[in-house]
Amino acid sequence: MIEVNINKTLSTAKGKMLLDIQLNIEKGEFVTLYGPSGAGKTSTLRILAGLLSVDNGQITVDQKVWLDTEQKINVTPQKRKIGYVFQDYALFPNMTVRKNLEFALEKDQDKGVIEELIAIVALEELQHRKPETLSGGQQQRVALARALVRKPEVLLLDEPLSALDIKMRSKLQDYILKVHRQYKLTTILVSHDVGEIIKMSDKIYCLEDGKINRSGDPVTIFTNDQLSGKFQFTGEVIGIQQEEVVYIVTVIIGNNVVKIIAQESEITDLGIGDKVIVASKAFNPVLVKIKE
Ligand SMILES: Nc1ncnc2c1ncn2[C@@H]1O[C@H](COP(=O)(O)OP(=O)(O)OP(=O)(O)O)[C@@H](O)[C@H]1O
Repeated sequence: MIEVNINKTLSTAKGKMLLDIQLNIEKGEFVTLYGPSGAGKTSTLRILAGLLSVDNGQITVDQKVWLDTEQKINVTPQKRKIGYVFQDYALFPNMTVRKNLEFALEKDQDKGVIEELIAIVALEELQHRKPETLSGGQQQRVALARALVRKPEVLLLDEPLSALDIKMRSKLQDYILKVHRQYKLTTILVSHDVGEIIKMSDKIYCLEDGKINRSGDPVTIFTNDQLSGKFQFTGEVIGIQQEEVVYIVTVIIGNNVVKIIAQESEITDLGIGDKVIVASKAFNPVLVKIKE
């Protein structure tokens, strides 16, 4: 269980903004911080990692106190069991993939973990290459592996996939979910991508102006609807066409284009470019508009 209750005055372009965040995250949960640019998402991750100070507050992880301004406790970033992945991979350019991972080892730490991570994120073929010779997705796999070398309990992911194309993104999402489950991590992701959030997270916290204004299950938050179904995909509407009494809605889901038959009532507030969830329980898929 991660319990966070922190305050920090931030300086924004519009003046001072109080970051005032309370989180209660279960062990093993995958949560996402979502919200407009400047809402305080990255600052929250940096405070958790011990890279940014607070005005006052507490952070407790599995009953271990990482931060308590009243008791003057502030565990150093190195001693917090955290792995951090940034948008811009931040790998050492002069070291091979393997050396980048080895560099993250703690003194006297068993090197076996390197082999294990190389296998998990499929870097065997790439391990002797330098980062500049790798694609963005490959580099981010290295950054993910590197964040796990010290066996963290908490994984912080700050828009790690936003520079990648859709195919790479989906692959990396699968790797992230794999390590999250395999290492029983508690993972906190910052993301703007609704499809990614719905695919990955158990819970979403929506931040605005430094405060959490809503939290809950991502599908309910984005659709105001409690959808359950045999399958759920998120996609974007690229066409709506009337065919006698029904409408054919064309939706792009990843790299696939699907056509869904909809009633007039389903398409009244739907337009080209809208994000939707396509869900199905039995035979007829339903379309639900996502409210970003
Ligand atoms: N160390 C700091 N001291 C004071 N203010 C800061 C500090 N770091 C960031 N800020 C300000 O806090 C505000 C929130 O920044 P933050 O990076 O946390 O937002 P964000 O929600 O992650 O945005 P984005 O989605 O654009 O990354 C910004 O206006 C930023 O300038």
